[in-house]
Amino acid sequence: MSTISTQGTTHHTELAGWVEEVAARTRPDRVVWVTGTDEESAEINALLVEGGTFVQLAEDKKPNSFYCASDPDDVARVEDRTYICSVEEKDAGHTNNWMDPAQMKATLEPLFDGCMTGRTMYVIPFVMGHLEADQPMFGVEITDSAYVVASMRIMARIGTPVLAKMEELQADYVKGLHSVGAPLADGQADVPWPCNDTKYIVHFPEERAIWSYGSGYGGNALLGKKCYALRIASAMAHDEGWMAEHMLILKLTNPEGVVHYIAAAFPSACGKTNLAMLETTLPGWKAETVGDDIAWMRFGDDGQLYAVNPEFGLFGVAPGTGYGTNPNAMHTIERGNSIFTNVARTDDGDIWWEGMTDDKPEHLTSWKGKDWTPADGEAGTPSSHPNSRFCTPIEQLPTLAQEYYEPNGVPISAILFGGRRKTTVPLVTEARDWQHGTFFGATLSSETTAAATGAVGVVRRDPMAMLPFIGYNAGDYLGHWLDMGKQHDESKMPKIYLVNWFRRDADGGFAWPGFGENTRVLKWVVDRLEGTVGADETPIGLTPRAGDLDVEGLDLTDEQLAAALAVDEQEWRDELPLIREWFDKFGDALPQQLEDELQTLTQRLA
Ligand SMILES: Nc1nc2c(ncn2[C@@H]2O[C@H](COP(=O)(O)OP(=O)(O)OP(=O)(O)O)[C@@H](O)[C@H]2O)c(=O)[nH]1
Ligand SMILES: O=C([O-])CC(=O)C(=O)O
Ligand SMILES: [Mn+2]
Repeated sequence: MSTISTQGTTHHTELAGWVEEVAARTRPDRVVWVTGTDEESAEINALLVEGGTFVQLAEDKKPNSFYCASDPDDVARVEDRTYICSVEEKDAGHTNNWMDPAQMKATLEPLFDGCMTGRTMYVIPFVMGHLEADQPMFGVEITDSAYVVASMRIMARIGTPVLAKMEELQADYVKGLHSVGAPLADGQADVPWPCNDTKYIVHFPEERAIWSYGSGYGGNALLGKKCYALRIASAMAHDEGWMAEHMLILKLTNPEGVVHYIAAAFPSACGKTNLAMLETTLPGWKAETVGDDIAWMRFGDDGQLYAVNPEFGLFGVAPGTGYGTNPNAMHTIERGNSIFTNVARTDDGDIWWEGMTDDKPEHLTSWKGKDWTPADGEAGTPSSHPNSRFCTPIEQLPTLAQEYYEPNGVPISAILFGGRRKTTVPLVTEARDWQHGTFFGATLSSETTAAATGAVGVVRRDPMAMLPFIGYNAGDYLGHWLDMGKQHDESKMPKIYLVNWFRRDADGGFAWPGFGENTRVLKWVVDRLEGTVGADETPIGLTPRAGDLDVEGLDLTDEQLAAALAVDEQEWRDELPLIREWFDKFGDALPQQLEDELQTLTQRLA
């Protein structure tokens, strides 16, 4: 028996109507309007503990923090189940799955019919970016997952203050509908992680709407993040002349006190969170964090490109995050108020994952709930899923820059593109101009990671690290990048760089130490921006001159340094047919300027 009792309601007439409509279809037992208060959060966490979804961690280890294991088949974004349902198929382009919107709704409506029976339907008003922005970017997520509510509270600004502003403005907002797709029959017991084998992550870009079904995990279910802030926002940005990008935002201050803000696009699990909070290894250099995953960039009246981080939390890859590699992330989670999904638990009520500490605990409970000892690790069974995540408030980050709170964002002086490439792509290359830099982004390639389901370690093209996140035709997206350069004063546009922390040396190890030592690459970038160093012209772009990359004190052989920095022309000639093949997939949608760039590169390598 489902009796809908609406706790709280809204003076936003259109929203009230939508909530009623969704409740009538999904038939939850009750509707709760999420307020975002501490009391409410405590109640929701207690519910999750009671239901077995959360395990509370020891208060003296991680205060107000929770461990959670997902269903072992619901651990990452499902790119093959993700759709861009634009009205016209050509507007989704070759990189997206597409279905006619009416046909998709006809497919999904029966799945949503009664899908919340036996559950609570939560209505989460949220804003991506600042409530004080000139045009606040509102969203409402309706979900039947309390885990999603707890996570959204960390990742976005939510609740009563947002709703009040929406009501005052009778504002437009992005509609996000989410269900785990696991209705409960009368008396049926729930499971800790309800989900459905059938999954759909669907975007209707013209309607600015998201329908997500069957998964409770991260980017599939926290609809403010990849679904709104990248896929829907990229379509809005294309229409409105701004940019929604998969980029960290870093504030860098050199020893002379000169500040530069740098944005960087790396594919999922390729180092954004790490670079965003790096500990500099050069004296006098200071790094602070503005964002670690998403940048919304608009042109200021001064013609410069300004970036804001629309998020409120960090949803970081756990394995590999440790005191040695990313101490600032560790200090952030030590402050508590965090959710850890698919990591391992220690016997004293804390959590652990591969790479957190050099010493492995003697005994753990693995993410699958099994006893785990270092011998299991040696036998190839990690304690934590490779895409296990920490979800933690960004305000706890010790390196958070004051400018994070600036509603208009920070002026970007450089954009880095990077991926995981064992070969070919050198440590750092500067683009000759915006168009050449757009070519860097358009041809960006990386080995796949555990952040999405499917094979790991396969090289694929990932334009601007946005392959899974472009909410429209990828050719039009690249055209939009070129337009941004053409429509604005190029001298004020950010300079663009291609980087690769993941090249291997002859022994198969990483040629470059990475992490904090990436400061040295950033220093070269800043020196270039400041005009204090030159560069070598190579067929692929501008690279550091011998001696200009500061490697003092690095434990690096000359061979390793050469392996990291070298432009191997034969490797690049081998790359040309792969770029050709990639460009051919765009058909007519590929901008001519990128063809021109490929021609130029081919000639330079001849
Ligand atoms: N070798 C090497 N590994 C790195 C470096 N930076 C990050 N990593 C590793 O790459 C993995 C992913 O890094 P993250 O910083 O979490 O990647 P991300 O881009 O934020 O990933 P998403 O949150 O999925 O978008 C972690 O296991 C890191 O330890 C680096 O400079 N060198
Ligand atoms: O979206 C997710 O689930 C996690 C994430 O940040 C990514 O994959 O880039
Ligand atoms: Mn990250």
